[in-house]
Amino acid sequence: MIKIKAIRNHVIEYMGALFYCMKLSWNASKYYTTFRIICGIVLPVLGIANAFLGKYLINLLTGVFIVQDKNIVFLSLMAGIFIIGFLQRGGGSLEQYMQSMHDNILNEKLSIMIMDCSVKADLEHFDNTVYYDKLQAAARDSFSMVHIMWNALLFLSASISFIGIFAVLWLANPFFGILLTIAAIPSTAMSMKYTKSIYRLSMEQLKNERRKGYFQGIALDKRFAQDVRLFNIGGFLKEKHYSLWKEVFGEQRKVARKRTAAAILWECLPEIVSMAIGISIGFKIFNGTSTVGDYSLYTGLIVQFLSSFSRLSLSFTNIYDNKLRIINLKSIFEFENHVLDHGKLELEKVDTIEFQHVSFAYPNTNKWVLEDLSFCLSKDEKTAFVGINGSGKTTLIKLILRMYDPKIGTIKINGIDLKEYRLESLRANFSVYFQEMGNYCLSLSENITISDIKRKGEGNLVLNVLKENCSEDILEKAPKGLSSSLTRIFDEDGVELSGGQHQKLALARTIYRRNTALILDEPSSNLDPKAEHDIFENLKTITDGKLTIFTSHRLSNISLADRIIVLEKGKIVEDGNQRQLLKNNKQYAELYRYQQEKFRMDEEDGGIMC
Ligand SMILES: Nc1ncnc2c1ncn2[C@@H]1O[C@H](COP(=O)(O)OP(=O)(O)OP(=O)(O)O)[C@@H](O)[C@H]1O
Repeated sequence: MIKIKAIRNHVIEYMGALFYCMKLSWNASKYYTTFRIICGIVLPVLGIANAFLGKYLINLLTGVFIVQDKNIVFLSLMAGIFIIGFLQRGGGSLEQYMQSMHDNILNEKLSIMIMDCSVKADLEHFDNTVYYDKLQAAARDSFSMVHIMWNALLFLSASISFIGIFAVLWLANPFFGILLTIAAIPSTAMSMKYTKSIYRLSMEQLKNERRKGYFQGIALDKRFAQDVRLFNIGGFLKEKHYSLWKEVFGEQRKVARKRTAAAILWECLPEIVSMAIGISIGFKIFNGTSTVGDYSLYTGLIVQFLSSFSRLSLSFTNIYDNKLRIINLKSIFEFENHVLDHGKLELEKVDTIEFQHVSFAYPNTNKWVLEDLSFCLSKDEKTAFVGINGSGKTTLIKLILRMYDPKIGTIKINGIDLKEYRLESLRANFSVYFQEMGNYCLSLSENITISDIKRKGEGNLVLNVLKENCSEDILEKAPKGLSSSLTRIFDEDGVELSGGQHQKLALARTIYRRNTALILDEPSSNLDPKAEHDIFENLKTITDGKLTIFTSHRLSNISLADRIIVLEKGKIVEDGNQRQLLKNNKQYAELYRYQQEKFRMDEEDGGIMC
């Protein structure tokens, strides 16, 4: 009973996968799908017809087939064989062309689907290794998955030729088809079993494969090139890569060896049966109960039968294999997003942000990163969040942008729960700079306008942003001005920037958005003192009348803030302006004094300002 249920589930899964792929294929191209289905039906029928024409031709030539006008019949048979041969070859080439075009289109469709799934997934999924592995597997498998369409058609055509040949063989001797089928079953079952275990193994090995890729990536990645040389870790990386490969390869070799041994053993069975059939027809010819044409027809059909059976089993196994890949692909769409976009309101501008008893722990962790935070920020204020590393400043910003939702409490914008706003509309109201923000291998201009791609970024607008942000030096070495590519990864004339210039470019991108709320998370960590001073002076104007939040470990910049909130282990420990907090003589004053002291010591040592 349990077995029947399991088989039923397998069939349902199998058919579901087949249907899903056919739907994908149909959506990608109705034209190519239809053509390939027609080819799949017509080509095998032509093969059977050819075998019959061959039989009559041989019987005609050996005088068994007696007709009135031998010449005409001979020429007609030859013409028939020629036409079928031409159709088979022409159709085959055309099918190959259609297949390559169709596969290409299908592959692009899958890539776009996976990209779409990835960009819509909650940020928390990227911390989840199960999700990440599945996403990587789906991306890796997308090319091989397009072959399911080919396999589905192969399955169709192989079934038709299998049934046709089986019927013809049955007419000759009912045992022929049955014996051949029985002989071919063990190798098919063996092939299916190993395909399944190879796929399972590849899924298990995915983590190691990713790690292997990671170590190779470090050796090849420009960003690590300097570290690799400085720390002389080339050998270390190669060793890591090799030992992971050895482990993966060893497991794969074990399965491949077993599969090959089983294949050698079982694949000789059909050969034995076809030889026995050949011998029995041969004796019939000697007895005069069969003709040479029959021998040609049956031996030809046996070859076609075995080939159609192996194509049938191959396509079946491949669909089975792809079924697991498709289930994996479908599963990445099934990961539940927790940051739901059910809001209906449009956010026009940000006047206030209010935290009401907000607590937060990252998914799958049991430690509060923010605990019972309550405060209200208004557009007339510039607020600095201050605290030592890991105190929760960046996390707090991520909650405002709904990268995550609080576990407890509510965040309100303009007095309304964040969740009431459409997610896109909410995020579109913030100009944000995150400390880990990278730049893109695009033109300098695109690196700035990408933050607001709907707005047309005319050259002057972008130049003004660079000017405002004191970042015109970025253009000094750019041979094609704003159109120059950033980095030389794709363009030999590309511009390479210093760490500080990268930060300035990312800041210019933030400023380009011109929103009513501005969030700057450690905006000056890589800037030289002059650039930092100039940028913060400009920020005073840019942030005027805007709700502004920033974090900075350099307390000299805090003078920009009207209000300072000090976080310690995710809790608010101080809240006030600089004067009040210094007077309080608690955590902020301690941090401030520490930096002042350091600054004085550097000055006394003749060092540079920190
Ligand atoms: N994706 C994550 N998953 C789990 N824990 C995280 C994640 N991101 C950050 N944390 C943890 O949350 C805490 C707060 O991190 P957060 O980045 O908000 O601190 P921060 O105050 O901005 O620090 P810094 O000054 O170093 O930038 C840290 O203990 C960090 O380890």
